[in-house]
Amino acid sequence: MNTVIATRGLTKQFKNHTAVDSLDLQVPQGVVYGFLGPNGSGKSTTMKMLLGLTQPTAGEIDLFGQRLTPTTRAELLPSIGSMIEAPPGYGHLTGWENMQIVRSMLELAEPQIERAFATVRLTEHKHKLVRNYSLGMKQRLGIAMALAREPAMLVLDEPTNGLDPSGIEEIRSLLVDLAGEGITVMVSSHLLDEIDKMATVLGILSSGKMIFQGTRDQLFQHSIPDVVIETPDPESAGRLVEGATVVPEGISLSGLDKDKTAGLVKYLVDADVSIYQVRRVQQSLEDVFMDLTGRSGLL
Ligand SMILES: Nc1ncnc2c1ncn2[C@@H]1O[C@H](COP(=O)(O)OP(=O)(O)OP(=O)(O)O)[C@@H](O)[C@H]1O
Repeated sequence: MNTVIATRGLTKQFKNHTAVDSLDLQVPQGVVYGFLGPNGSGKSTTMKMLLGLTQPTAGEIDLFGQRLTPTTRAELLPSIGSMIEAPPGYGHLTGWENMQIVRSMLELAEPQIERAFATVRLTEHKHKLVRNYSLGMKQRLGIAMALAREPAMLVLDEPTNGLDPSGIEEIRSLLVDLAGEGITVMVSSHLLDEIDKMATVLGILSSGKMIFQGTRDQLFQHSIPDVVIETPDPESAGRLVEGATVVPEGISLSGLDKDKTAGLVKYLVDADVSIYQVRRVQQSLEDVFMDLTGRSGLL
């Protein structure tokens, strides 16, 4: 699979604060890449560097296999459509009038505009004033503006922010469809749930550092499912085992590998604790994140 965005040691320093810290991003072609991290973790700053809107303090950016430099930017950046921060668009103009501004700035043809409206399912609302659009429609207009030039890649900063569940679902299915057509979509969010349902590849930022990058399955491989030991007297078993959580059917422990589990079972049997059953509990993605971030509940 080709890599559309590759960075090495990408860093942005604001005075003595490192907002983005030695990032090695790998965004494969034709996927939805979910760029996840809490507010302030450096997602917007990273995206701005990828789009040439902010100069990196250090590091390199390759777009479509070519180094982004002052010389190559005019050639590379038109292949990326973007929406960073609030959706664009003048409220006192209609969607169509807003798109005409984009059309003339980028010297696009009218059919490209019509296709972009159709893709985001705004054709029937294109003659409404943007100030009368719902937030979801404004976001979709922003995506249409980014799509009008028919880019190979879309970079969208929190496009589902503030939307209700049906608005989120609309954007989600739109982005998944676009990736199905071969457009690479990099989308940021601070909400795990929103990203999980649309992204094939995840990049997770915490305090400017990438703490995980890969597929959902690879993320699950990072986790060790909790062990539940069923016993008739959970309270007594809980007192014997440091770090155990007492649950109705027994005790539960996190992060125990096979050997530690075997050792614990032996210890409990030697201590005359009756064991009815030992089982692993499938973790949710939320639990895996908690493990990854040291249970600090970052997301
Ligand atoms: N122009 C700037 N000058 C100084 N500090 C900045 C500037 N832009 C961003 N920062 C700081 O860099 C850090 C990362 O901010 P950034 O906006 O990239 O995070 P984010 O993950 O996109 O969060 P959010 O979702 O809240 O936008 C924050 O601590 C922010 O305060």
